[in-house]
Parts: sequence; C-alpha cells; structure tokens
Amino acid sequence: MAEVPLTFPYDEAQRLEPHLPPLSTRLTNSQATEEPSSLPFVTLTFATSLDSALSLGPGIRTALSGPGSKAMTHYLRSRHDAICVGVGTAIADNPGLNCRLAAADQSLDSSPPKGGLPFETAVTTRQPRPIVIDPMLRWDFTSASKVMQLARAGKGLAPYIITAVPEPPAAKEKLLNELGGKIIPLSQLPAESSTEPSRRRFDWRAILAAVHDEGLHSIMIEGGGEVINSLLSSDNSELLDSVIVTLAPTWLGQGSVFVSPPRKTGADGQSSAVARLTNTTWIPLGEDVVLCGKIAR
Ligand SMILES: NC(=O)C1=CN([C@@H]2O[C@H](COP(=O)(O)OP(=O)(O)OC[C@H]3O[C@@H](n4cnc5c(N)ncnc54)[C@H](O)[C@@H]3O)[C@@H](O)[C@H]2O)C=CC1
Ligand SMILES: Nc1nc(O)c(N)c(N[C@@H]2O[C@H](COP(=O)(O)O)[C@@H](O)[C@H]2O)n1
Repeated sequence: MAEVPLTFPYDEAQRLEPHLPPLSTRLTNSQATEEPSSLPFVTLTFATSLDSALSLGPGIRTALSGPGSKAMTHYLRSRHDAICVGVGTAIADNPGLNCRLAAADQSLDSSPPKGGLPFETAVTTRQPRPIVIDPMLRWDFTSASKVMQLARAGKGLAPYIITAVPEPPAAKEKLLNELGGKIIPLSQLPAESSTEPSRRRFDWRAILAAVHDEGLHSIMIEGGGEVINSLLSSDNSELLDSVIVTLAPTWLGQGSVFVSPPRKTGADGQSSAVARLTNTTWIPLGEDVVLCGKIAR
C-alpha cells in the first residue's frame, strides 16, 4: 500500500532550526566539489521509551514515535545530506532511510511568512544518502531490500556501505553501483583486547571524514544501540553537534536494546555523568516530546 506523504508544521520546524546544520551546508548539485578534509555537521537522533529503550530486542523493529514525531524525523532527513545506521539496524529493520515528507513547498503544513526564514530552501525533494556501518559486510541486502526498492523507484538513494572487507562480493557491489550506491573501504582501529576481526571497530573520526570526503556535509545518525552508546561515550561525544531525542510515553522493559553509554571513571576511580545536554529545547509533538540540545563541554 502506498504511504501517505508526511507533513510537519512550520512553527515546529522553526523551533528545531537552532539545532540543525546551517542551511548553507546543505548540498546543491553544483556544490559536490572537493574540499580540504574535515568533518560533517553531526546530529545524533533516535526515539526512546521512558526506560531508555530503542527497541524490544536487538533484532526487533519497534515503533516508538507517534505520527507527529515521525514527521519530525522525516523533516530532519530532509535537512541532512546523509543518514547513518549500524549494520545491526539495517538487518533488524530493513529500513527505507528516505525522506517521506510531501514534496517541496507542501511539506510544511503552513506557509513561511513573507521574508521569513528560508524554509522553502530547507525542505526539498532531495533525499539523504544512507550510510551503513558494516565492517564485516554482514548485511545480506538484495534488490528486494526496502532501501534498494526506494532507490530504484527514485524515492530515495542507494546506500554507501562503510566496510573493512577488502574484496566485497562482486554481485553485491554491482547491485549497489547500479543503483548509485557504493562500498567505501576503511581501516579498522587496531584490536585492543580481542584479535577477533568481528569485534574490531572504526574510529568515528575516520568514519565521519570518509563521509565528508564524499561531499556530504551533514549527517544524522539514527542508531542503533551500539552506535548511539559509542557516540555518547566520553571518547566520541565531542563529535556531536546536536542531539535530538524523541521520548515516547511507554516502557519497553527488560531485554530491550537500551541507550546507556559506558560509564566515565576518572584517574581517581570516581565515576561521573558521561554526558549532559545543554541549550535544550523541549517540543511536545502529539503524545511524545522531542528533546533537542548540545552536549555540554
Ligand atoms: N528507536 C530508534 O530510534 C532506533 C532503534 N533502533 C533499533 O536498534 C536495534 C539495533 O541496535 P544494535 O543491535 O545495537 O545495532 P547497531 O545498529 O548499533 O549496529 C551495530 C553494529 O554496527 C557496526 N558498528 C557500529 N559502530 C561501529 C564502529 N564504530 N566501527 C565499526 N563497526 C561499527 C558493528 O558491526 C556492530 O555490530 C534494532 O532493534 C533497531 O530497531 C535502531 C535505530 C533507531
Ligand atoms: N525516529 C524513530 N522512531 C522510531 O519509533 C523508530 N523505530 C525509529 N527507527 C529508525 O528509523 C528507521 C526506519 O526508517 P524507515 O521508516 O524504514 O525509513 C530504523 O531503521 C531506525 O533507524 N526512528
């Protein structure tokens, strides 16, 4: 069944604006040029329950956002060049990772005031580039995967897959390339305690630099649990420019996938909070509330 295009109120979009990448960083077709390597604007965004759960279990797609906050997420997708998930999410959710807001100037449900903020350029039919972090190429995507179907239908973009596998299967790479996606090779961090290749990770700075090297100047990172917890850790949270969390009025219970980053312990052995948001904005949307803020430095 065809999905009904989403709309997002203009007033709510205005309240989000201070937490979004500057409009000047949004790509236009003519801007995909080479620049000295730096990092994109990074928004970490996800939906949680009252017990800080993302889903009922690692392999379980779980709807938390109500209609209003779901439209907000799609507005965010319209405002970023790229959208990123870990392979656990790609496998569990078979996600579309496209923007399903109504096209162009109909996507906000009231018009911007004359001479007002430039939302007519903020909301476009442009689609974010899906980025999947998949060091061992575990995601067994096919042409029937939702993201591939949407790319084929011109309703989204094919993914870029960041991997450490030196020689990806030719058939997978061909399918990706035909739809405009690609494999991006990246070296993993040296193993710390484990030499098991599947446990080795990329440095987030290297991931973000690789994304920026593709001409993608802003990225929203949606999850899942491992991705969010590692980005909120004290090693990585400085990479986050903005955090936007949808809080749904429900408890998922034990056994869920939780947002709970590793504890920060000082040299004296004392624990302290891992991270805190500042400059916060709380936006009620239907039965949910959306919390926007910056990591306090
Ligand atoms: N409520 C929400 O907003 C969201 C919920 N989810 C849920 O989260 C669950 C999936 O979470 P997880 O199982 O934790 O999977 P995940 O999506 O965080 O993926 C974890 C995998 O990604 C790769 N990875 C992540 N960071 C890496 C790095 N720095 N270097 C190299 N590889 C890296 C590794 O292969 C790792 O095993 C699903 O149930 C999904 O439905 C996912 C996104 C948003
Ligand atoms: N904002 C938000 N609310 C929820 O309730 C969710 N379960 C998620 N999940 C994220 O959205 C992806 C699904 O995207 P499509 O609708 O298939 O395009 C999923 O993979 C998670 O990243 N997000």
